[in-house]
Amino acid sequence: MSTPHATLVFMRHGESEWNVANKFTGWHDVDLSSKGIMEAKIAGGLFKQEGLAFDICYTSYLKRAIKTLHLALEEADQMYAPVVKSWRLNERMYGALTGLDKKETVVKHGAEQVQVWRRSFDIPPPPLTKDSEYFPGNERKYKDLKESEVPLTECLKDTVERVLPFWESDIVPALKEGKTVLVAAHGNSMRAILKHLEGISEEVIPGLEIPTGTPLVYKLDKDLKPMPQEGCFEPLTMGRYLGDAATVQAAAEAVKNQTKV
Ligand SMILES: O=C(O)[C@@H](CO)OP(=O)(O)O
Repeated sequence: MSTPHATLVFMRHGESEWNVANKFTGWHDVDLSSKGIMEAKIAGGLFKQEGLAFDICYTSYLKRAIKTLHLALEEADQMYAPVVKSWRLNERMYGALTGLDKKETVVKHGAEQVQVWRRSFDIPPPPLTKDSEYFPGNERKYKDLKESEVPLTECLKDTVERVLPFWESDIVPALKEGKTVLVAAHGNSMRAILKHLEGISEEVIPGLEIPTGTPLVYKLDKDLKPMPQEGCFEPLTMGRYLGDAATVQAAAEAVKNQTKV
């Protein structure tokens, strides 16, 4: 097999306080839980074990991803690695569902409706109103965004349209240079990039659940096409999670079951 041109590693943030509370989170800026801190450190240990040395890292404007990145880099003794932050890597905006308990929302609206809001490709949840405590438009960290760029709600299709310009402008050029790149992001912003990278269809993407704090490694050829690797989990066919396979699978299953009543 030919040698990879570049290495791309994704890492969803470690468990957050609202993952523990089982609330829809989106752009709300919650901290890591103590388990999330541990997951981030374990991810850093896996980087070391795997011999991954990062040339550049990308993360969102949300502290659960930023802290996960810092903790993992600290554990891997790579805190010198340059970090670029972009709001475009933020989690999908969850609209009026932000702050609601996932199971209570199922009881109120039914499992089918909530699954559509959570995982359909092109049907967004109801929008936030600008007077909501969760409206991000008044937060200083988004002051450079145009009004039209501050979402009131997003489906995965909207997230793809917001994430891909950053993928093309920043991440792709680094990969073309053959760099080893780390992207510390969120379940749905990762889903947006992975859909594009692996060419996953709109029908299949709802079945992709991403465990917290678990590195996912891609080897790319010169055309930035993912190269086949052993040990991929369906529906991913090219990306390989680091760590114990049974633990990774159980963690992905737990994300799926967050709305089971
Ligand atoms: O609440 C959220 O923002 C996301 C990720 O935690 O949840 P879900 O997996 O339900 O899309």
